Amino acid sequence: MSVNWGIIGTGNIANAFATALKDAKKSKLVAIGSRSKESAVKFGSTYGLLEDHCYPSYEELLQDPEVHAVYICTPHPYHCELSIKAAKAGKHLLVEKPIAMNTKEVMQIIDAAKANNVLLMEAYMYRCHPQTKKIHSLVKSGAIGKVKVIRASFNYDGTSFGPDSRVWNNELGGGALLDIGGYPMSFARWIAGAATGQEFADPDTIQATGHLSESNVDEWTIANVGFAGNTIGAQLFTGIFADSDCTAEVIGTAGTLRIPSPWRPDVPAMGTPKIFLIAPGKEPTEVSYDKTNLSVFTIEADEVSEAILNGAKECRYMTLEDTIGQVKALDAWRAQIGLKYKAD
Ligand SMILES: NC(=O)C1=CN([C@@H]2O[C@H](COP(=O)(O)OP(=O)(O)OC[C@H]3O[C@@H](n4cnc5c(N)ncnc54)[C@H](OP(=O)(O)O)[C@@H]3O)[C@@H](O)[C@H]2O)C=CC1
Ligand SMILES: O=C1OC[C@@H](O)[C@H](O)[C@H]1O
Repeated sequence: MSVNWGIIGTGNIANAFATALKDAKKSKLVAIGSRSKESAVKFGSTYGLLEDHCYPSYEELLQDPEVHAVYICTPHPYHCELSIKAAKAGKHLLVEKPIAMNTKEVMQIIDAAKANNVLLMEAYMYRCHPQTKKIHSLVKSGAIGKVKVIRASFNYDGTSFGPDSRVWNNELGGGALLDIGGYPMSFARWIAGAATGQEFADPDTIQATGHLSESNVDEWTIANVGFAGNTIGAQLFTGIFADSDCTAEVIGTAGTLRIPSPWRPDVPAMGTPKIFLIAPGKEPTEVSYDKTNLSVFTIEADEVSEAILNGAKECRYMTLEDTIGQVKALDAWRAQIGLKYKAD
């Protein structure tokens, strides 16, 4: 049994997801929705879709009874309205990160998903990868003793996309924090959860600084975050001004986990997909885990499809409560650096 997927939007990540679905076991691409027939047909012909399943509007795709689940991958400000429409049309939902612009929007989406009895997941795909699962289980089992500090960063050179790209445009939800800063925050929240016997943890304190561009989006921002009564600290850094650090570290009383490629362990060109354990006074050793050649998007789609086939309404790697904690943390971080969007 497999789940039939439709994709909403034909941009960069839509192509990565459609490519990844070719290797999926429980997920099949059956339809594409675009704002234009031309780009829908172009996309559809690349991925072998029937022309009558290449829709010239997102709304028409939502009326296709063959589509069970949709992957929403437009710029972030459109996620909320489209997710609510899709839920009302009875489609299960995998919505790209950030699932919405702020807490108010996230609550509206969750209400719509619950009212229409459909699954909803915010697409933090790296959480589904075996590398991330291994890091989580190492922390949970006490392999590095008591966790004290988490450090995580995600950066890229957004200047190469040009000033008109969505990442520099406030109206399109631009800026580092919402595009990639959510990864370090979601990592810290998940690891602090594993360290304290919970699925995830929410910050007690967030102190942030950052710089806004002329186009009024954050070029870089850094946060110091306290968890579990300030017994665990996290230092999080994100920026879109240059290709720079994209790593994570979890530091405990009995050792450190060093992760050179936390976000795309499926792409060796983006960093070494290894976990290193460094015991005090010892050389780093590599920790083995179930290696796979599959794309993070293949793994994510099949995790979501399996949950749908099992009748679940959320996926364990990013539950609805986790998504609420995540958006509240990002709202609090944004408030500290004065970053505002139309939706606020
Ligand atoms: N998980 C991951 O690794 C990644 C996640 N993302 C997330 O996916 C989303 C999309 O990012 P990405 O694919 O890079 O974006 P792109 O700009 O490449 O594509 C976005 C698509 O959304 C549609 N769209 C609808 N309204 C607009 C609008 N006003 N302006 C521009 N496009 C619009 C367009 O499709 P059409 O014309 O067909 O309607 C467009 O192709 C973001 O929320 C981002 O955070 C992005 C990259 C990686
Ligand atoms: O989620 C993402 O990860 C990779 C980045 O290049 C992209 O802009 C972002 O949306």
